[in-house]
Amino acid sequence: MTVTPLDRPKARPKTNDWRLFLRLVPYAKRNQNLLWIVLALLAPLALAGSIQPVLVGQTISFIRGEPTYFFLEGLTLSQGITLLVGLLFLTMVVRATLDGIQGFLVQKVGQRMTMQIRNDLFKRVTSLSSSFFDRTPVGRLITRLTSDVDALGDVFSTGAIGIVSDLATILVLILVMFTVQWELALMLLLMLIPTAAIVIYFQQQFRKANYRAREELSRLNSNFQENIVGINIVQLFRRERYNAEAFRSINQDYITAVDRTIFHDSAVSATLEWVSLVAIAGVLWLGGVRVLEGEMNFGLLASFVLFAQRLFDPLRQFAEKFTSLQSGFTAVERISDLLDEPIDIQDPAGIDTRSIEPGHSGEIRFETVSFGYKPDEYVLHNLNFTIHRGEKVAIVGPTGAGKSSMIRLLCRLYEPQQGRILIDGIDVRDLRQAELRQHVGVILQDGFVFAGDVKSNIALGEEYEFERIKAAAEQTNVSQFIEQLPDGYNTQLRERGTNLSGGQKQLLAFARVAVRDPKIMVLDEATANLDVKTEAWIQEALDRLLEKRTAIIIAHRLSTIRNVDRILVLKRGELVESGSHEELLQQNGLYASLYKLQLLES
Ligand SMILES: Nc1ncnc2c1ncn2[C@@H]1O[C@H](COP(=O)(O)OP(=O)(O)OP(=O)(O)O)[C@@H](O)[C@H]1O
Repeated sequence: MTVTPLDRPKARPKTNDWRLFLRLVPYAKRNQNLLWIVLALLAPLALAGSIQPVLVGQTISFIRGEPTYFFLEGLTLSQGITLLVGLLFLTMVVRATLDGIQGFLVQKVGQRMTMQIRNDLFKRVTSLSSSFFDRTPVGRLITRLTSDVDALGDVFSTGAIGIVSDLATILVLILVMFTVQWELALMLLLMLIPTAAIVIYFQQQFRKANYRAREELSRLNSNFQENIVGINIVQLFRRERYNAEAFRSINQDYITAVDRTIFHDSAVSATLEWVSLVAIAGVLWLGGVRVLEGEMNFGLLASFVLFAQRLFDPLRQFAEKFTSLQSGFTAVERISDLLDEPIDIQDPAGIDTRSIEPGHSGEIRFETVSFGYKPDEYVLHNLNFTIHRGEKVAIVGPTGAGKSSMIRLLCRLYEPQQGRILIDGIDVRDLRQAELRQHVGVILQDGFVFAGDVKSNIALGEEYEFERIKAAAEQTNVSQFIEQLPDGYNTQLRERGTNLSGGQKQLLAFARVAVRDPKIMVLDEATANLDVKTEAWIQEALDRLLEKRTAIIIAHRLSTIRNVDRILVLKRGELVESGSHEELLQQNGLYASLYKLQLLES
């Protein structure tokens, strides 16, 4: 089995954290105006915060008659205290105001960036090839588009900028401290370094645990999603208890993983709490000695007690933001996996692009085509045939013979490992996918319906006039059915078309293809869900619709394909017979035996 990044459940990749954050640079650039304002506010904020301990220290010194700054000289006690308290109040107002503005802007940038990332992810995911979806559970993708992106949003709203601001605060505090008293400043700095190292260690441990927890969350979502989609089978086969047990076990794994993250998170907070107490004790001890020696005054000591508290405060806040920052790293990592997922099936580069000429239409040629969903397990072997312009060809064969796989190759949902497929002499790989799919109209056995009204389900995003949509429905004999719906073409359909029957969904698919007027039409068991009368009714419309087009019809009921020009018989991925109904009956091979069996049944 090929292991894709999204399958990787255990080992955390060794991507460098900062390299990961480079992924965000383009998004940051798009919001750079707001970000600049946020950054510009950092310095005044940090400065206002660092001045406060100095002002408190000066107040104490002033009261005690110790030496103070020049601007306090010659003032009376009440004048000096009023001035100092006034200044303190000013710094508080500045801090509170700037803090509020910064917080608001940071949230705003965070929300914008997450929105842009979510949009890009959606675009990427919908461009990935069918084989990616074969191997990726939907729940995993949903987790990435929702909770991973949200975790990333939290980084911006609570974490990232806050951490830059914490670092700025620490830096300014250190500078101010050194200008006031270098010895105590040096002691605090020496305590800060090992503490930071411990925080970083726990951070890394947390990160590993968090990656694991998010993988478990993906598993949980996948399991839940599978149960909801398959709810009918779950209930009909009484699998509720069995599935609940499986869910319980995954849920338990998830909680165990989350517990591990909580442990590392708490370890950081506890360490910092402890270190900050030790720091204050250290200041009191060294500062106390200096005061006793008469080398320092009380005002300075008071300033440093506050400095010690303030210095570890940003680190403690860092620890609080730590959880969201680390989840953010994990989220960027998981989102990057998805953004880096290669798009297997791409449009040709500009100069290689070719176009099907208008008017000229509909020849299909398979040249030595071999294909397997997994590289070494072929489901189609060396297919060679040509379907001429305007020809109607049926493909028959036992279940699992590879009929639908041929269609998927023709539409380039997958690519063959060997050989090539040509439409009007052009390799499908040289056509833009949009053009290819405009020329090839496919009707599948189960028509998928989106939430929305009937007409938008026929137009599917194209801007067709209502008259054209109506004409397409009439052309395919499905207008009667639509007009019987409560609101006709405006009837709201629910997600996955739960308020329509299987056959009714299929009817919509006919109109959906007819409105696009494709040169080639492919019907893959398209009428299998219809009753005999409706089928005959649709068949009549189809005969008209297919008149000037090339058509490939896959059908198990051989009675429905008697009028085709040619029948290709597929067996275990190989083309074993080819000819008209009569010719194949004469050959007395696989087709003849299938036909006789069905005759016997009816
Ligand atoms: N997405 C997939 N991934 C892996 N194997 C697949 C996938 N789809 C189909 N197969 C395998 O490819 C083979 C051919 O499948 P295909 O759907 O083309 O058969 P078919 O002739 O259309 O069958 P049916 O008549 O039942 O619709 C089968 O053996 C099937 O197990």
